[in-house]
Amino acid sequence: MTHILAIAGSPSHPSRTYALLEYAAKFLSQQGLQTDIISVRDLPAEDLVFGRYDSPALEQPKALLAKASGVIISTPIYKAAYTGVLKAFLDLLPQKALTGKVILPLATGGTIAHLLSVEYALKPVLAELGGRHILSTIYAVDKQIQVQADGGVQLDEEIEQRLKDVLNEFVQAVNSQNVAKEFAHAS
Ligand SMILES: Cc1cc2nc3c(=O)[nH]c(=O)nc-3n(C[C@H](O)[C@H](O)[C@H](O)COP(=O)(O)O)c2cc1C
Repeated sequence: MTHILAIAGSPSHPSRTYALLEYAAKFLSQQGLQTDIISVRDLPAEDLVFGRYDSPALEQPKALLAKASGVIISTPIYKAAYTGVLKAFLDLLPQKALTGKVILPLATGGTIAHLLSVEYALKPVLAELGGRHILSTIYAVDKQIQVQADGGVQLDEEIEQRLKDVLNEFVQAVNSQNVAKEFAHAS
């Protein structure tokens, strides 16, 4: 079974970016990929603030990351960048934690004006963590996403189509990478 890790970077609940990850997880499970979602909200705030690399609470996220073939990382835009709490979490990961993984960034913002925030702020951090295969970002504005009372999400047609397209691309990339790895092991 191919494993995917989805990292939710919003400190809020309910959360549009979390709802996007749930949508993605459901989509991927229909394609035979198992997705675990972790949220920065669920990590002890003190461990994040004090930079406790050895926090026991990080063991499970690190293990899930290590076995994941692909990573979806979602963040709301805060002050023209990704959230501070997401950075606090990324800072605690091993140096090249994203090496060899396909990465899909998702972001939401109140305004389209910060469309490029992921490109100039988040992507360099993902690259520093070893991420080389980073797919095009899906950026949605708040009015394109309605989070419903039951936690489900209603997406505007255009953003839903773009999300499905990039998720299909993600599945293909993850599957071809796995085939390449198996081939390398066999030879
Ligand atoms: C502290 C804070 C700062 C924000 N800064 C921006 C910003 O700079 N640009 C923007 O487009 N939206 C900004 N927003 C709006 C959020 O990015 C937007 O509502 C997002 O969809 C929230 O995602 P979430 O529901 O997953 O937390 C900000 C929201 C908060 C709470």
